[in-house]
Amino acid sequence: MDAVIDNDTSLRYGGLKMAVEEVLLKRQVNPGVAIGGLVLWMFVWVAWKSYSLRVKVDAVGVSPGLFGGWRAMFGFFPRGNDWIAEGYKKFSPTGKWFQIPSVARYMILPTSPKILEEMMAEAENILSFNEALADKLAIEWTIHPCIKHDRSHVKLIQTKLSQRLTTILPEVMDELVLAWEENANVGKEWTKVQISDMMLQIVARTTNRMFVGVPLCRNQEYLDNVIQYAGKVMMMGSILDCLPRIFRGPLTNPLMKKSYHYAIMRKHVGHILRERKEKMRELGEEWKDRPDDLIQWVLDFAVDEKASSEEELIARLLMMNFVSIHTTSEAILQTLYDIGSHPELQPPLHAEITEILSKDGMCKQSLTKMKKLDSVIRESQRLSPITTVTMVRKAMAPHTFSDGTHIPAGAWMGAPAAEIQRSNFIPNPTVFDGFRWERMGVENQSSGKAGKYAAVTTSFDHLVWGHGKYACPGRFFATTVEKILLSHIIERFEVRCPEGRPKNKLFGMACIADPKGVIELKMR
Ligand code: HEM
Repeated sequence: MDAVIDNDTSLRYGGLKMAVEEVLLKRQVNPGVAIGGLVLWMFVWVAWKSYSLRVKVDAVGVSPGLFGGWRAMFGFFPRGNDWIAEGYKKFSPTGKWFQIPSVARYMILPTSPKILEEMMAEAENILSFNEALADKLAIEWTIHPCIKHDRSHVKLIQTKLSQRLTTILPEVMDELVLAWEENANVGKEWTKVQISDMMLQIVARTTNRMFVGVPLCRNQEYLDNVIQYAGKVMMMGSILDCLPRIFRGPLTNPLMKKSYHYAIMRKHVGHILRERKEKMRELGEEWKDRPDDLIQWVLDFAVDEKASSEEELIARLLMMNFVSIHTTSEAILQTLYDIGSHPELQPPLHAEITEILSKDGMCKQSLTKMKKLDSVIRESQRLSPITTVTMVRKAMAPHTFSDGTHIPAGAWMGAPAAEIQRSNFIPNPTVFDGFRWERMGVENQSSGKAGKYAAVTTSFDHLVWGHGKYACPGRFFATTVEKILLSHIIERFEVRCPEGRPKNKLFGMACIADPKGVIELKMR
C-alpha cells in the first residue's frame, strides 16, 4: 500500500512539475524569474499580513530593529513558552495585554480575568473559536472541509458519547485491562518501562473499543493508522497553517500521505459502513437494535447524501481519533510521572481505590468517589497542561474591548492558561500538591461547591480544557478513561521514577510529556 501511494505521490509531483513547466514554456517565463517572483510575493504577503494585523499591545520576545519581529518568529518553538511566562509576569499585575510572535502570526494574550470573560462571551461571528481551530490545524486539508463546516462531531460527543459513558464502562474496563496486560510485562521485581508509546497503544485501543468495537479495536494496522494520522494532523497542520492557502492543497498529500491513511480506513471500515447503510435503507426507523457505536452515530448524524459519503464518514472517524488519543494518553502519562515522583501519594491513593472497588466494584459511582485520584489528575493537568494557551479566538470583525484595546479582523488571541494556573489564586501555586483539590473540595462541601474543584470542572482559574461554550466536550470521557486505567495501575503496582520526574518538552505553545521518560513498576 505504501509503495502504491509513494508512486502516487511521485506521479503527482512529476505531473505537477510538468504542468508548471508547460505553463512557463507557453508563457515564455524563465523558471528563475518565476521562483524569484514567488519569493518576492511571499515576502510581500507576510509583510502585508504583519502590517494589517498590527495592534497597540506590548510585544514580548521581539528583538529591536526593523526585522526584530520576523527574527523572533523563528525563536517561537524553543522560546514561546518562556515569552508567555515573561509577559504574564510583567503585565498581569496591571491587567494589561501582551503579544508574542509565532511563525504563523502574533498571538495576543489578555491577562485580566474581566477581558477573558468578554472574550469568551463574544459571538462566534466576531471572535471565532471554530475558525481558529480550523486554521491552526489546517483542518480543511489535514482532515476534511466537512469538519470545519459541520460541527456534528461536537454534538455527537455531547449527546451520544456522554449518554453511553455509564453503560460502556464494563467494556472500557475490559479493554483497558486487556491492553495493559498485553503491553506491560511487569512482575514482582521493579521493571523499567518506557511508557509513552505503550500508553498511546492502550488509549487508542480502549477508545476504539467504544468507537468501532471488537475486533477492529484490536487490529494493529487500524490502530497504527489512527495513531499515526492523529500525530500528523497536529504536526503537518501547524506547518500548513504557516503557508498561504494556495500551497496547502498540493502539499498536504506529499507531507502526510493522506490518501494512504484514508485507504487504510476504507479497507477496515468501508465494508462496515456499506453494510450499515444498506440495513438503514432496508429497515429505516424499524431498525431498533442498531449498534451503539461511533460508526453508527456518524451515520445517524449525517444529514444528506454528501455527509453520508464514505469519505466524509471516514473524516469524522479520523477527527474523533485525533481529538481523543494523544490528548488522553498525554494526560495519563503526565499523571503517572507525577505519581511516580511523589511516592507519598501512593499509599492514600491505593487505600482509596481498594476500599471503593472492594465495596462497589468498577462503576460510574465508584469513579466519582475516587476524590484523591481526581485531585491528582487535576493537579497534574494544572501544572502540565497539553497546551499552554487555550480559548484561542480569531477576530472575524474588528472589535474593541471594554479597556479600549482594539483588535483588527484577522488577529488572534487566547488565554495564557498555564501561567494563570500557576498564579497566586492558590497557596504555593508552582508546587505540585496532589491532594490540594480534594482538601479544597472537603472544605467547600457544606457550601455545595465541592464540584468546583473536580478534574472536569473548568473556570477562569483552571483552563486546561478551555472554558465556556467551546470547552472540551470530551473531558468527561477522557477523565473516565484516565481514572479507570490509573486506578487499575495503582491498585496492582507500585510506581516510581528512579531518575526523577521526566521533564516536559515545551515547544511553541505545546507542553509534551517526555516521550523517552522511564518509570519503574513493581507488582504489589
Ligand atoms: C485529557 C484529554 C484532553 C484534553 C487535555 C483536551 C483539551 C482540549 C482543549 C484545550 C480544547 C480547546 C478548548 C479551548 O481552548 O477553549 C479541546 C477541544 C476539543 N476537544 Fe478535547 N481534550 C481532551 C480529550 C478529548 C477527548 C477524549 C475528546 C473526544 C472524545 C475531545 C474532543 C474535543 C473536541 C471535539 C474539541 C473541539 C470543541 C469544539 O469544536 O467546540 N477531547 N480539548
